[in-house]
Amino acid sequence: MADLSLAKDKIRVLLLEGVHPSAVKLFERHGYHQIEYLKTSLSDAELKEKIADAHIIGIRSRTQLSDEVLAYADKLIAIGCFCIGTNQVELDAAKKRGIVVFNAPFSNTRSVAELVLAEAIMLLRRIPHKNAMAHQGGWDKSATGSFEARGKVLGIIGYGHIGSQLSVLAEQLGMQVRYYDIEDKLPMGNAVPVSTLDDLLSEADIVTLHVPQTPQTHMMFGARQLSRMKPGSALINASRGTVVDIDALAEALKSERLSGAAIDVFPQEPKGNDEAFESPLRGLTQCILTPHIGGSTQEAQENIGIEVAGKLVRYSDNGSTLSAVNFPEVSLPAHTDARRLLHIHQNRPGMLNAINQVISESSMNVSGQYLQTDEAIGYVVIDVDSQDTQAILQRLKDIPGTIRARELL
Ligand SMILES: NC(=O)C1=CN([C@@H]2O[C@H](COP(=O)(O)OP(=O)(O)OC[C@H]3O[C@@H](n4cnc5c(N)ncnc54)[C@H](O)[C@@H]3O)[C@@H](O)[C@H]2O)C=CC1
Ligand SMILES: O=C(O)CCC(=O)C(=O)O
Repeated sequence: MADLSLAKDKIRVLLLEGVHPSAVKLFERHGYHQIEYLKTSLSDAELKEKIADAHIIGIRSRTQLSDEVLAYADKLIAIGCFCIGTNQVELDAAKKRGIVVFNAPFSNTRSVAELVLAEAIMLLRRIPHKNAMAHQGGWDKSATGSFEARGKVLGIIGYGHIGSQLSVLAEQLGMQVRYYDIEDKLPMGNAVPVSTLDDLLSEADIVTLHVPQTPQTHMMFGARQLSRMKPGSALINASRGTVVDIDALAEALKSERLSGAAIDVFPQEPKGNDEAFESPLRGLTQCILTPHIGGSTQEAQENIGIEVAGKLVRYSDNGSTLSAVNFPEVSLPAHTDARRLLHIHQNRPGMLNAINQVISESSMNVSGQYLQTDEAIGYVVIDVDSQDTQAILQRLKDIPGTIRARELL
């Protein structure tokens, strides 16, 4: 366990996968200048070496922060996922080590919804195939199998931020929206919830997936679900590559049961732009293949950079864990006239007593105390009026069950 009472100019920030420069600017504006910025993700070995020195790391969807990798992250206090999905991080392992994880839950929502709507229109008009033919010198000027979006049924699986945003856009185009979600969700506009996935599949002209990667969604869309789709309908997946059985989809496209597909995410994705992309879908011209760029627009990336870097800075400067995805949430006022001590511990009986015992035995006045717990950990923030906090911090660190204790400087 490496505990921290580091001055800001000693805090090292490692930013991977070409996160938007807006993140770098924000860190610098707040006095963080030890920033290593890399355009790509890293191999496991490189990641383990670099993460050992980092206090804060920023990643997108490629970097896998497993328990094994986090074991090297002795100094790490926070992880920023510059995206929506956080499945690439072992969240409980990070929590167990006292590492807070943040993401950007809706900065790229609109970008994904727009891409999916555009793909729905392209698929209804059979554009992928006509486009591929024209590139080969072919000329398929025929209306056969081409339809307007107006009046067609869009079936949305997962009616969260992206699904519901898409629902609004699709209705503006005159589509009829049906959705399936495991939770009760407020229907937007005239969208209609359906009670089973099969109901949705039997009605939809276009089916689109917007679920997170979870054990329940792993391969949730396979041969059986494909066989329940309307003949000639099309499938879009811009959620996660583990959700759809790609071999079964390739079969459904080859047999022409489906008229097309648009796939943005894959079970195996290249680590960088210089690695070859392999997939059974390659060469199937009725399938739009995109390299996981659903959220890759200038607007989304710039906003994500600002949002996630802002959360990391707030945590580092002030201790606030508001909107953390794996940690008890504490929103804290500024601590201009006080020293602030943070204590992260296993949630066992007697912890708060032990902390308060240490404080009460000191001569310090407490000007504020904040506590949040979940089933696994507790997070206590104590504002004190003393300049002499080092001995107290050491005693707090020594309390059995302490995961991390540090002072904000
Ligand atoms: N292709 C890309 O570049 C991007 C992909 N994504 C992916 O899209 C996913 C969805 O994003 P948001 O809409 O923001 O998430 P969200 O959390 O707002 O919505 C997800 C919805 O799926 C529902 N759901 C969960 N399990 C389900 C199941 N088994 N069956 C049906 N519904 C289920 C949830 O109840 C929730 O309503 C993200 O988790 C991420 O993996 C997000 C952004 C960009
Ligand atoms: O832009 C990225 O790197 C990943 C986008 C994504 O999949 C997400 O936001 O969950």
